[in-house]
Amino acid sequence: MTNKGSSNSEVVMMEIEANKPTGNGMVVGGLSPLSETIWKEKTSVEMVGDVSARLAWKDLTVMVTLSNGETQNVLEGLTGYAEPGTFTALMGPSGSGKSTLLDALSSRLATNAFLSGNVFLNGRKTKLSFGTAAYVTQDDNLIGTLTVRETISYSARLRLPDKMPWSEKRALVESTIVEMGLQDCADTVIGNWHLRGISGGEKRRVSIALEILMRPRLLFLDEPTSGLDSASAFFVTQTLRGLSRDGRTVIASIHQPSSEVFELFDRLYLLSGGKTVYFGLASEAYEARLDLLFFFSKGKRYRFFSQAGFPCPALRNPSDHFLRCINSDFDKVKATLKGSMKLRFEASDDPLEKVTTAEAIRALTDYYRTSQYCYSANEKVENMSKVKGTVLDSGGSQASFLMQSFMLTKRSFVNMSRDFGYYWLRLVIYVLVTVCIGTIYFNVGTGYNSILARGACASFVFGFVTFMSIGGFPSFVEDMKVFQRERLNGHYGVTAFVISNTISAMPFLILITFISGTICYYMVRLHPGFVHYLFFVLCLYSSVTVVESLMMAIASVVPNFLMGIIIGAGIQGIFMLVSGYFRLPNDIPKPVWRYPMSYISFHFWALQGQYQNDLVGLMFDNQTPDLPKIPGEYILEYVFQITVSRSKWIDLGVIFSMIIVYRIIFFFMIKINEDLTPWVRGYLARKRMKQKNGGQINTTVAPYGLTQSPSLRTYVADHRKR
Ligand SMILES: Nc1ncnc2c1ncn2[C@@H]1O[C@H](COP(=O)(O)OP(=O)(O)OP(=O)(O)O)[C@@H](O)[C@H]1O
Repeated sequence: MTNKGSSNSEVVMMEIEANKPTGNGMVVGGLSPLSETIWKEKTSVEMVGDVSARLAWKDLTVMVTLSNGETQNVLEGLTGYAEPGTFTALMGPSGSGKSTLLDALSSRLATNAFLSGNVFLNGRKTKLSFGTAAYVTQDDNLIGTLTVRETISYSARLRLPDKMPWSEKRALVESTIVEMGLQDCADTVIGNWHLRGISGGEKRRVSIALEILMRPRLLFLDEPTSGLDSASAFFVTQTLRGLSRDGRTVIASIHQPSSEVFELFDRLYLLSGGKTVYFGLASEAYEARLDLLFFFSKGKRYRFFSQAGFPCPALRNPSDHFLRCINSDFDKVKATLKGSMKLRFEASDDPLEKVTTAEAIRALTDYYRTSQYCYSANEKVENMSKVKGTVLDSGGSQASFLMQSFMLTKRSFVNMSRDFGYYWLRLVIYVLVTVCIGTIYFNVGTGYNSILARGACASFVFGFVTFMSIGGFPSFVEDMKVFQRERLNGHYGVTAFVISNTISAMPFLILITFISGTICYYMVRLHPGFVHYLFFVLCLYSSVTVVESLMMAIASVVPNFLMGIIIGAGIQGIFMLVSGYFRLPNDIPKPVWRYPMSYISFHFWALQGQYQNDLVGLMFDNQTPDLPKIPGEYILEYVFQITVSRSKWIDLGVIFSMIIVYRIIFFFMIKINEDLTPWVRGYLARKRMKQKNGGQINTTVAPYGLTQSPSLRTYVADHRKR
C-alpha cells in the first residue's frame, strides 16, 4: 500500500519497482502498490487470491446481418485464450475479423452482429464492463491544447475516487507517464491545427496511458501501431509487452508487424476469413535461429508453417510470410509481378509459388484443426473455463458526479481558453463585424429614416451576428469525439458532460457578446439608458447561446463538419425568415410559418424584444417637419406589427428558456444515439434476418444459439441499473 507521507517520486519508484518482472518474468496474480490504492475498497471485501484476468473463448461465432437481409459469418468457431502476464497479437489480412474478435471479447459488437459461443473471464461467463477491461481504439481522440501530463491528470481526477488524496492520484499519474515512456514529452501539448505537438507514436501512448490509468487487469487494443513508422510501432509494442509483464492480460490486433515487433509477441492468433489459421506461442510459429544454420534451416525456422508445408523463404520477414500465405490479394500481386526479376528470384524457395492463396488457406486451417496446437488450446480453454476466480470490477469512474462535472468544466474551460479557434477568433470577428455595424449605422438618431435603419440594424445583429456562431461547430465536433471515446470507456456520465459544456462556455460567450454588444450599442447610439443597454447585450448573449446549444445538439447526431454546418445554417436560415423582419408578423402565412415556426424561432423573440427595447419611449421625426412626430409605440404596432402589451422581458425569458430546451434536446440526442438507436438497429437486423429465414433465426450458421449482440450500449444501460 502506498505510504501517504512518502514523496511523489518515491511512490512512483515503488510502482515501477513493483511492476518489474519477478523471477518468471511477470508480476503474477497480485497488484502493484499503486494498483492496490485503486482497488483497495473492492479488494478488502471481494479479493480472493489471484485477481488477474484469464480470458478464454470457445466456439465463438459472429454473424452479421447485411442491409439486404443476407447474413455473413464474420468469425467461425474460434477458440483461444489469453493469460495474465502475456501479450497476445491478433493478426490477419484486412477483413479477416481481427477487430470483430476484439469487439466480441470486449462486449462491443455492433448491433447487427450476433454472437454464439462463450467468453469466460476467470471461469465465469461474463460481459466485460468498463471497470474490468479497457479498450484502446485506433483513433487518438485527445484534447490538443492540453499537455500529456495534464491530459492524464484530468483523466485521473475524473475517474479516481474523490477521497483518494491528491498525492496518491499524482503518483498514479506520474507512474503511468513513466510506464508509458512519456517522461520526455510530459509537458508538451498534444497538438492541434495550430499547435505543434507530440508525435503520432506518443499520441498512441497517451491514449494507452489513459486506459491503463485505472490499472485494468485486461487491456484490448485495436491496431495500436497503425499509421506509425516502424521505430514508433516497435516502441509502442514494447510498452504493451511491458504492461503485460505487470500481470495484465494484453490483447491487440496488429496489422503488418516488422520482424522486431513480431519478436515481442507472446502468443499469436492468426485469422483468415474469420477462421483460425494458427493459435499458439508466437515463437512456435516463428522459431528464430541466429546461428550459422540460419540460412540453411528453412524447414525449421517457422515451425507451424513449416509443418503445414509453407516454410518461410530465407530473408523474408515472418509476419510478411504468414500474411502472404493467407491474404488472397497476393494472388493478384503475383499475377502482376509474373515474369519480373523479383518473382524469378523468389520462385526457387517460395512454397506459395505452387498453390493459390485459397488452397494455402485451406491447407493451413485444415492442418491447424488437427494439430497439437489446436488440441492443446482446446484443452487449456476447457480447464480455464472450469476454474472460477474473482473478477475485479471498479464499475467505471469512481469519482462523484460533482467531481466529474467540476473537472470536466475546468478541462473544457482550459481547452477553450488555449484554443485560438474556439472563442478568441470569434471574439476578433465579432468585434470587427460590430465595428462595421457601428460605422454603418453610426449615431442612427431619431430621423424618419432611422426607423427602418434601427429595424435593419437589430435584424442584422440578431440574425447574422448570432448566425456567425456556427463557426464554433468544428470545435464542438472535436469535443464530441473526445466525449464519445471517454463515454464508451465509462469515464463519466452524459449529464456531467452536458452541464460542464454549458458552464465552461459561459464566460467566453459573455465576454464576446458584452464586448461586441457594447461596441455596437454605443456606436449606433441605440435607446439611451443602462437598462436598455443591458437588455440588448443580454438578448445578444442568450441568442448566441441558443445557437451554440443548437449546434451542439446537431454535433451529437451529425459528427461531420460540412453536414453539420449545412444543417445548422439551413435551420437558422428558416428561423430568420420567420423572425418578423423579412416578412411582417401578420403577413407571414399562418399555417406552418407563423404557427409554429415563428414561435420556435429564437430570432422572432429576440427581434420582438429588441424592437420594444429600442423604440418604446422615443419620438421620431415624420416625413416632413410640418407633420407631427411619430411615437415609437405607434411604429411598433403599425409598422413592425409588434404586440406592445407583452413585456420585452418575457421575450428575453423565452430565449433563455430555449437555451435550457436545446440543452435538454442535446442530452436526449446523446441518449437516443447511445441507447435507442442501437436497440432499433438491432431490432431491424433481427427482423430482416427472420424475414429472410422464414420467421426463424438461422441457427445453422450459429450452432450454439444466437444471443443478442452484447454491444456496449446494452451494457451502458445495464451498468447504470446496478
Ligand atoms: N457489423 C458489421 N456489419 C457488416 N459487416 C461487418 C460488420 N462487422 C464486420 N463486418 C465485416 O466482417 C469482415 C471483418 O471485419 P473486421 O473489421 O473484423 O476485419 P479486420 O480484420 O479488423 O480488418 P481491418 O484490418 O481492415 O480493420 C469485414 O468484411 C467487414 O466488412
